[in-house]
Amino acid sequence: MTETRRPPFRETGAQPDDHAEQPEHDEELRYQFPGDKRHDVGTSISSSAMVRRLPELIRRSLALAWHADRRSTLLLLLAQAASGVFGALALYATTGTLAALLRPGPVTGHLRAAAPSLTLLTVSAALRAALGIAVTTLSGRVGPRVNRDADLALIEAGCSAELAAYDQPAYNESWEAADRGAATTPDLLASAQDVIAATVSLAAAAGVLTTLNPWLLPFLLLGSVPAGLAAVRTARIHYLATITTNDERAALRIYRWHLIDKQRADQVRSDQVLPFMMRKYRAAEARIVAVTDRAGTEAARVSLLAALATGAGAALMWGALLYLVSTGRIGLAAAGSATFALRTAASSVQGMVGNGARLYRMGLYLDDYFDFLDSAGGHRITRGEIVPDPPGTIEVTALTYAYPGEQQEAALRGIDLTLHQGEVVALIGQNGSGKSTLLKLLSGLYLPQDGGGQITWDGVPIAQLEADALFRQVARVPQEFARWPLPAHENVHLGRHAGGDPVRAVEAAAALTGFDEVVTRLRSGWRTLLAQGWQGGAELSGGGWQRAAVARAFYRTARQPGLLILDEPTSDLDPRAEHRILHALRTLAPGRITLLVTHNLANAKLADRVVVMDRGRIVQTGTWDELAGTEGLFRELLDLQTDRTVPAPRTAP
Ligand SMILES: Nc1ncnc2c1ncn2[C@@H]1O[C@H](COP(=O)(O)OP(=O)(O)OP(=O)(O)O)[C@@H](O)[C@H]1O
Repeated sequence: MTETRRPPFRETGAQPDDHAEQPEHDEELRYQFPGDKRHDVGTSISSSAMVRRLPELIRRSLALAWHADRRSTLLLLLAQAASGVFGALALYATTGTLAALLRPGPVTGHLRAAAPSLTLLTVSAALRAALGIAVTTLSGRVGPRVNRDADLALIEAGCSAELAAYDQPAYNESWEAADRGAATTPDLLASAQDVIAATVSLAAAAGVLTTLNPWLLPFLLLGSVPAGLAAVRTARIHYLATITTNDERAALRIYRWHLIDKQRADQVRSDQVLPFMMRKYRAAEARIVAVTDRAGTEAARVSLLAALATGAGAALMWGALLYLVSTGRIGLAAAGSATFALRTAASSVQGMVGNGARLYRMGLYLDDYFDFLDSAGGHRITRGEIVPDPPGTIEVTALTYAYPGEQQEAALRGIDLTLHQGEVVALIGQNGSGKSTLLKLLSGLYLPQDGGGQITWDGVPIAQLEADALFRQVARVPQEFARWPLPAHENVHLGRHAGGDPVRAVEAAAALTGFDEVVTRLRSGWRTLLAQGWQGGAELSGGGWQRAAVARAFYRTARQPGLLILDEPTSDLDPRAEHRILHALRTLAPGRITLLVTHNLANAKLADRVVVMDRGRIVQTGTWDELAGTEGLFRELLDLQTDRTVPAPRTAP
């Protein structure tokens, strides 16, 4: 029987095969998180919700501004209030001026009578203009400071989340939303100010209208209701469009980053990946454009209806004014003033409603921001308060750890292991066998999951240790270490000083790894900026960076970290550098627990004990010699590493 084989994969965007039990299209970047709360928020946007929320949002915006720059915020509020007062005075002066000009009698007498009102009008207008400049200048001071504070608070909150949060799609999504919220804070303040200014101006206009004829007041509503409803409706349309395209916009950012980031720039070129990635980029962009176009059309339709309704309201208003004048219920001068007041009121209402809706919409993002700050996206590190000493014994019991996601099998399964101070333990295993995951758990970066066994440091469960104090006891060289865009010496000490002479301490750590030799070749020695592409910056070789990373961990041991963890610390090093580091590692071993992950099995010889892992389990433990002399995975891997016999070349035909 011949079997029709399906292609193993197909291009993104292709339709699923009808015969397939599961969709066969490639998976794409998606935040899958249950219960999309933002969609509910979007659909609950309404005029009454907006009116209820505005005072709270204005209070929050002013609180942010107050926190960022008290003096400027106070001056800003005073300038705005004074501007409103002068606006009201100008309106009253307009009424006085018109009344004086339109009364019967000779024109020269009119002008004389109008002079005080005209003077008040001119002075008020001039002061208002000056205050407008002050408001702009002060906003220019406060806005960026608010943004800076929001940014710093967000970074702090992000860094205080558990590492495991990064494995959760919902966390990444809430970070994106909070980031957007932080970016809106300066606009939020501007909108809050505009709402305040429009309210003050509206109050002035309403005051003038009341003194002229109270029957004119209801006409204010005619201009505002349709515009208000439309503004809320469009806020809802745009918010829903934004959250619908969250995934695509996140994907665009990630594609963009991969395409322009220096780390991959060589591969983007040599692998000629640009056209392929651009197709994906354009497909995601097209989906965003389609949604935003639809939203734009719908919003335009709503705005058009509102404009028609507002026009009809305006016609009604002017008709009513004509009626009041023609029936003698209001004088000509008062009608002229009412026209000014109504125009001022109409633009104030529009400003209030438009900015109110904008503020409300931004407030939704601000909620995301504050939610994130409150709980670091629901993952704030909250552990015990016990401050650990360097651990004498670390005990791992029945440890099982599964990363989130249905497709993953548990990374660790039933691990039992005891580590003693002074011991060097090598972890060996094939790719994906769980070595790095175990190291992250041992160093407290991940915590054991509920029902997933436990890790204790001298009998204390690791979750009960105070997080900062725990991390102070750990010096690590991770598999993928950071290449900080900082001067060489800062790349080693990272702002933590070991006491004594900091330069000597950095140099001592560097001497253990050979990083000192790398530094002597740099133009400005220890002060050289390790960031190629920036002025004066230098780039290190892969091995140069790895020596820096190991020096960083060794430097931390000068402050006595009780746990030294090295995850493939010599993978980029030449034999001389590797030898030097392994030698140093042994000299640093007394007084601490040292764990070394390596794929070079010869390196494991320096360990007191070798632990072999396979698919999340420990399958062998013993000294190097014991394991090398026993049938098993270690021996098999050792044989493969030493076997360099190759198949005989094909003979020429
Ligand atoms: N952050 C993560 N989220 C989800 N799965 C992960 C994550 N990190 C690792 N895994 C998965 O957990 C398993 C163990 O990975 P781990 O990195 O611990 O293996 P390893 O033994 O260190 O591998 P290698 O020798 O390749 O470095 C693998 O199946 C891997 O795909």
